[in-house]
Amino acid sequence: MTESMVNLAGVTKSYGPVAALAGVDLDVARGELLAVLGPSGCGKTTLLRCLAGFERVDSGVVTVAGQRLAGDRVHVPPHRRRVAVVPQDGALFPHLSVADNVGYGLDRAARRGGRVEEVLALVGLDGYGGRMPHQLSGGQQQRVAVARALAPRPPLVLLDEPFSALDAQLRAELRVDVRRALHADGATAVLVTHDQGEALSMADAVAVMHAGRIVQCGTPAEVYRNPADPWVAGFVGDAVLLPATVDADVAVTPLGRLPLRGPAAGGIATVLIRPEQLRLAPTGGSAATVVRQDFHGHDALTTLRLADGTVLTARTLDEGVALPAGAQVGVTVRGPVRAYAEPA
Ligand SMILES: Nc1ncnc2c1ncn2[C@@H]1O[C@H](COP(=O)(O)OP(=O)(O)OP(=O)(O)O)[C@@H](O)[C@H]1O
Repeated sequence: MTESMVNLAGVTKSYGPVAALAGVDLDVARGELLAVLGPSGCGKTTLLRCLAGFERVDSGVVTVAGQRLAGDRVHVPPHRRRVAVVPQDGALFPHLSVADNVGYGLDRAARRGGRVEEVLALVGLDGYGGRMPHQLSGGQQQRVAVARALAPRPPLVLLDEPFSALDAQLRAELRVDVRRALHADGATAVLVTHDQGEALSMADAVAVMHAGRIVQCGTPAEVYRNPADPWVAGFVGDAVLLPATVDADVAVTPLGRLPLRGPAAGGIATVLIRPEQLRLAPTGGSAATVVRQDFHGHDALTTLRLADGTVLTARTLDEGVALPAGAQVGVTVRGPVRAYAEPA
């Protein structure tokens, strides 16, 4: 069994009438990068602040590396938690060099032992120690912030939307490099983000948060392929949700009889199809009319209307064939679909 490094049990935190955390249970294994993913206002920042110690929890227990940090009248203050935070804007000390920023939390022995150079190399900034923060790009500053967080080998690193100020290409580059640096150093980390792509591509595990609760926690593939409910399905990716009737291991839908992924209760249900599961061909399958096609470079999203009026979106690789509005196509579904029983 994997060893738990971070554990939250029944954590609540309210601001007046607003329950920002409405009973959060969460486990992060040693060496794991967990992303907390959720829409604006769901409580991500509050969760992070409770882990860092900037907020007191109302109830529940926070344990990191076997030490109770919060709960049952315990509140270990932030500076005694050894929990490192990488903020959105890096927040480097402007008057200190890169090396001094990174070495800030280290004792003299660790500095002399080459830890500063080691973590700078991990984040791809070998040889940058003598620069001042203003001589770095935004992306490099964030790399330094990650190196500074890693330097004292804290039991937990918190990353608060660390790439939100960067442009798309830089963000993609930093995701890969920061993930690699965290893993190479064996760090346990919690990344807070509202960006689905960021969570799915970077994290070992994704905790999806909604209205102060963790509604699903699993690997990126589990959360994407097998979302706990239609809301999660729509939040972690594009979702085609269709009405259906479940009959044994088949869902009867406007796109015909589709095999189910996993067991589902019989009766009225909603089925989830990912847009990339839909295949378009000149003929065959269910007849549909093209409403619109949005070109995205490597792929295209095609909005379709079925004969019964159902509207759905297919994601297709760009094969150089544009489908004009009004074109007739046949739609088939590749692979099994997930069904959610309608609440009685
Ligand atoms: N200091 C505060 N005082 C009052 N209400 C607060 C305070 N901090 C957060 N809240 C409320 O608690 C809820 C959760 O806020 P939180 O900032 O944790 O969400 P979030 O998921 O981080 O959102 P975002 O992605 O927009 O930063 C929101 O309804 C917010 O308005």
